[in-house]
Amino acid sequence: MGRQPRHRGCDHRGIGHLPDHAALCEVSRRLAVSLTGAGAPNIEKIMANIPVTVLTGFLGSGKTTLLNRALRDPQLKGTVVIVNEFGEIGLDHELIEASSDSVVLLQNGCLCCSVRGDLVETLIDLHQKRLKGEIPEFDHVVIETSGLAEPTPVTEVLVAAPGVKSCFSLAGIVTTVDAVNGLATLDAHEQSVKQIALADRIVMTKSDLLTRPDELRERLARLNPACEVLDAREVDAGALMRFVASNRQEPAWRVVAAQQGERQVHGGSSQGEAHGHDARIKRFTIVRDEPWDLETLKLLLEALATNAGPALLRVKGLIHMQDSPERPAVIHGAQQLVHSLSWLDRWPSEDRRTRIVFITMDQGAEEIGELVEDIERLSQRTRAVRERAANHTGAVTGGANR
Ligand SMILES: Nc1nc2c(ncn2[C@@H]2O[C@H](COP(=O)(O)OP(=O)(O)OP(=O)(O)O)[C@@H](O)[C@H]2O)c(=O)[nH]1
Repeated sequence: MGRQPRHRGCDHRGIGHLPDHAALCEVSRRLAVSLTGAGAPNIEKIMANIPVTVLTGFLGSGKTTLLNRALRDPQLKGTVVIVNEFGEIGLDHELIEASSDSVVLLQNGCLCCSVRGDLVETLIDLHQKRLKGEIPEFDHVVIETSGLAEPTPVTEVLVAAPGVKSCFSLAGIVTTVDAVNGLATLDAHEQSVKQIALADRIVMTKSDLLTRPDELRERLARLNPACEVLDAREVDAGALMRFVASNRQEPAWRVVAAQQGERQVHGGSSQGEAHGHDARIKRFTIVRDEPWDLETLKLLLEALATNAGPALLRVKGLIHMQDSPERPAVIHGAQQLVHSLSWLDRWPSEDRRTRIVFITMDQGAEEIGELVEDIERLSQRTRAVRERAANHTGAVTGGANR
């Protein structure tokens, strides 16, 4: 079969050279005109290929932090964020600093497996709503994957899924890697190796906490020799999110996508191999309606610091505090790091419950649930003792003053 000539407006690389693809595009363009009765500007909108940046990196490696920095750049005002979380409930959509109508949460599973169909639907839905003017105009999408996602199935959706590949194009993959946990993560979690190997840009975070991450840098260079490793402190986050990978040699994901295209042409699966996550990985959430006092939070942070290590893959939480009802406290931890407490300026949504998400290796919900209950009981008892002591002191001083 002869190679088909390229035509303007479609990039055939990596998806196989289907003989009638150019003709199909022309038919679809005409169909769009007849369906919408639209003039030239709308046709441009219909035929536009919206660039998509995939932001990946292991659990807690700093994806949301980098994205928030990028979203402050006015150049990203037309960006829609699709965020996927592996946690039992999602918190990232609350922590991403963008208006709620430009953030879509895909939860209850991982983009690379159980919610991959949701990603296809979400992208198609966004495109249709954009055409109908039902959502604000956007010209760029960032997909923040869950920390446990393998990037390949996500890139396959973008380059091969019908209804997606004609409207969106993969601009590039940005991978964050945590300087402190990075080496241990690469040793223990295969997804992390794939996230690095497929990256167009690697951003090393938390090097402010580790002065010489030389060994990690060497490892990254071996896994992805063509990719520059940037320091999160120095990077222009906005420009990074908008870059297009074609400005360097053949990106690794394009090679993988090309193989995927070959498989399609030869009658193979269009969705890649299904895979599951390590069965030892558990996820669960602690939810509380009643606000906590400082004592409880302090005890929790101490317990997390004591238990920090490879089994604590991720903890993150929004905490409703008695002393600060309008400003929730935010806790973060990943493996051996428990980060300092921070505070949001306001509640990001109507939901003001305390929610703490755990992702662990082998540690069950019951164990951690009991630990949190013990902490709550201990803090209640401490409070009661303090109140009794204060009343007693008050009574003694009152008596002495009489
Ligand atoms: N010191 C330091 N902390 C960082 C840096 N980047 C991120 N963090 C902290 O790391 C914690 C986790 O950061 P996130 O941005 O939520 O990580 P994530 O990759 O989005 O996490 P998941 O989506 O849960 O996988 C937060 O407490 C951040 O403040 C950094 O460069 N230096």
